[in-house]
Amino acid sequence: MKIISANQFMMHNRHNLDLTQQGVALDDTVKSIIDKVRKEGDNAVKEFTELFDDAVIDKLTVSDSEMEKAKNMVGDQFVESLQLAAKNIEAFHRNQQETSWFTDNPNGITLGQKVTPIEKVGIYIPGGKANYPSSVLMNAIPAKIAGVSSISIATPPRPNGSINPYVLVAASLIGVNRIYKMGGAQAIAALSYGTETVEKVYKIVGPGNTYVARAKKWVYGDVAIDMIAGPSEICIIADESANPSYVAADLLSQAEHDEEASAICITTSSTLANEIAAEVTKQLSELERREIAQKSIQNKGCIILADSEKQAFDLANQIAPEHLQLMVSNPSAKLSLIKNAGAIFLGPFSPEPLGDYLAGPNHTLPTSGTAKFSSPLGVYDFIKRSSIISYSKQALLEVADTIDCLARTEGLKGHAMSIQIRRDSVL
Ligand SMILES: NC(=O)c1ccc[n+]([C@@H]2O[C@H](COP(=O)([O-])OP(=O)(O)OC[C@H]3O[C@@H](n4cnc5c(N)ncnc54)[C@H](O)[C@@H]3O)[C@@H](O)[C@H]2O)c1
Ligand SMILES: N[C@H](CO)Cc1c[nH]c[nH+]1
Ligand SMILES: [Zn+2]
Repeated sequence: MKIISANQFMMHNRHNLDLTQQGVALDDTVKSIIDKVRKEGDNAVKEFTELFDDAVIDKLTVSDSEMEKAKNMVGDQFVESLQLAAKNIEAFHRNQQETSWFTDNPNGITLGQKVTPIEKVGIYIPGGKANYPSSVLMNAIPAKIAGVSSISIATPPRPNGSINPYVLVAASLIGVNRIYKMGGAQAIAALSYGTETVEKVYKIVGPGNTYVARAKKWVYGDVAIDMIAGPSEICIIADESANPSYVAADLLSQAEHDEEASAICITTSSTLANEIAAEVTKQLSELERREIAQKSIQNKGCIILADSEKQAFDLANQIAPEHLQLMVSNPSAKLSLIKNAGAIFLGPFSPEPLGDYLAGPNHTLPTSGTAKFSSPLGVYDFIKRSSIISYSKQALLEVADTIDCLARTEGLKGHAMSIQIRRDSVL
């Protein structure tokens, strides 16, 4: 793992941003997939599934018998682990519930905000390089708490045309309405526009690789999306108190997701930097997903040597990572220095995988610097708000001249008339 200075990192990043070629090619691929699915529906989805997932699919939906079969394939320990994770995730997300509110003033005016769940939601569950039953919980539980009545899951099939049984069991535990065997940009297009088999949804949530993330960006506006939750990222700020083997293991935990994943450590200690680099090399040889992690570390991984603690935190805020771990002494005292991060993990015994699976907060988090303006997935992503306005006749008459004045100033006589006609009819 290379050790670079903060300046080198900044230069490298600027250089990368200029390399738009790769982005243009990705956009072209994703747009052409979306267009074909819009035009040709199920046939296009099946064609892309054969091309990218190597799977020939007869029916796009998972049948009841496939669901039953899956239940017999998973062990009790997995189901119990899932249940405990679900319990923690539910408890955390219940705190995010939002209710309608109304003012009821004696002067004849009631104002309010009515909260309504989004009716139809599509959840993308990744399935290219790994399978993510944990993502089923993270996405479907907040949707259920919000009261979404129709939940569709899309996830890519395996080459034999089946869906990973652990994903199916997780979906069954939470209770989703349907599961489609489709992944990538074609799944996002099908959920956005509908096909003969796939029901169009109003919002798409969930993480995925660059094709999925880019497709969500393209369909935004025709449907809502939660955020850009692309390839995983971890950034660790470590000081001399950090255990280098813990830091290395946590970096590798995210590097193993995807060649495009990023794993960055920032430290002011060159001794620690060298120890972490050595640990990464040592641990990589033990990792089953060695090749992916290695590529990810080559592509987007590094240890940054900062000149000062302030520079370390400024850099982390600039990166705005999906996950930020503080492996420093008294980490809670440093919380106020962080402005941008999807999730913040404090201290040596709060490693990122704890958040991926069990602690309770959501693991669907903003990536690619979007933590500067986006939040973790939550119950709030599955609701919408409508404003409520109710005036009595008397209350309206009292403000009629004011509205009339403002409407005429804007040159909108129809607006003025709507008020005037009521005032005139009671005078
Ligand atoms: N941010 C989060 O909350 C979060 C959570 C879990 C996973 N992740 C990330 O999700 C991603 C999962 O990626 P994955 O690949 O395992 O599964 P995925 O399901 O996201 O992607 C697989 C799909 O990508 C499409 N695809 C692959 N190669 C293609 C090509 N050359 N052209 C067009 N389409 C192509 C295929 O349709 C395939 O079905 C990882 O990057 C992981 O880091 C993020
Ligand atoms: N770290 C991923 C989010 O970036 C979530 C995940 C699921 N399973 C394992 N990890
Ligand atoms: Zn992870």
